[in-house]
Amino acid sequence: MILENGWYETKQVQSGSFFEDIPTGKTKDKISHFPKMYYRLENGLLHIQTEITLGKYQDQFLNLENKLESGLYCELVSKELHDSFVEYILLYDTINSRISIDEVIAQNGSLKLMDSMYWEYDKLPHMLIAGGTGGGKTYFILTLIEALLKTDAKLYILDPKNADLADLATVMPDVYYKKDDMTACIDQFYEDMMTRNEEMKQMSNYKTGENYAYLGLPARFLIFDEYTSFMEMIGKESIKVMSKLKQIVMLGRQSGFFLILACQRPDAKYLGDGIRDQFNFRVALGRMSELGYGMMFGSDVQKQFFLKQIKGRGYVDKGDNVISEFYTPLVPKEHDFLNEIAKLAQ
Ligand SMILES: Nc1ncnc2c1ncn2[C@@H]1O[C@H](COP(=O)(O)OP(=O)(O)OP(=O)(O)O)[C@@H](O)[C@H]1O
Repeated sequence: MILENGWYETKQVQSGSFFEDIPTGKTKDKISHFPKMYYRLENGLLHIQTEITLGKYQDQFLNLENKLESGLYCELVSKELHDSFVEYILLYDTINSRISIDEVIAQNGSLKLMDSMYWEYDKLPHMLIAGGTGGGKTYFILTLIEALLKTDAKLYILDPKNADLADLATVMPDVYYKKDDMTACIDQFYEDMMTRNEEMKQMSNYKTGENYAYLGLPARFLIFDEYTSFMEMIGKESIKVMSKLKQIVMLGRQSGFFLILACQRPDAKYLGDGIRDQFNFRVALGRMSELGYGMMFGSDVQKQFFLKQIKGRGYVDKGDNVISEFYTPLVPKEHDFLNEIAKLAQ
């Protein structure tokens, strides 16, 4: 890559002749500086380190991610600037890191979603999921519900289209699909969060900076599917709902009130005003427009997005501003969500 791009420095030197004391008058290029680049493989990750020397090609070495990703068919996991070098950490063969639904485990405020990839909801709360029809959004949400039900968390589910998630009403409590029930649930969730925020401060073991888990309180998740459709449906009332949701995403972390919001298309109208940025974990599944990716990850991202016809495949930003390829946990054909969730909800 360095040679192909000519990212090295040369100087002109006299070319030697057979008789060393007779100058030929001819010159040739001699490499005067060749940048150091090291790589190593560790735990399935490729670490590439490039020295930064304040030289002519510093900008190129500081922005290698696109070249490395497309050239090596890898996914950037992180990029760190160290003293005098930059380190790119890449995951190759991402699909090999896909796990199956039985490996999805939530513990200590963290949910395993791929090999070496977690949603650390205690530290980086709130998840935003977008995905076109057939992208695997419903399967992913059901997977999250199943995993979270294995913890002591309490879940509230909203499905305004009265579709797959609403079916869960037959096997678990707090599943709503009617407008008034949904808005009442959001209001209650918000009130409960505010009450817990107050009550936590009165607890004898309360310590500034410590969260709900430290105090032994269970987490609560509000799982809201088809969010933008709902907001469109309720017209002017959407302003009130949005303001409640904004409070939840801004204040919910410490008290353990988390929002998982899903929609087909992320819409600036309902995710603007700083709300989007409060969702630390963002997943885009299946086919999505450039505008959609811009809405999910920021319009200024340099990432190139590709479509692969694999169910449950997409991109994720897990809260560190690095966008990488993502595969939702694999669900075997014989898996019966309703049955499994019924057993867990009992
Ligand atoms: N993680 C997965 N493992 C196995 N199969 C999957 C997975 N995700 C999706 N599929 C397959 O793709 C199909 C569509 O997925 P899903 O219903 O989740 O899509 P969707 O994005 O919610 O679409 P819609 O909005 O139309 O419901 C599923 O019926 C299933 O066959």
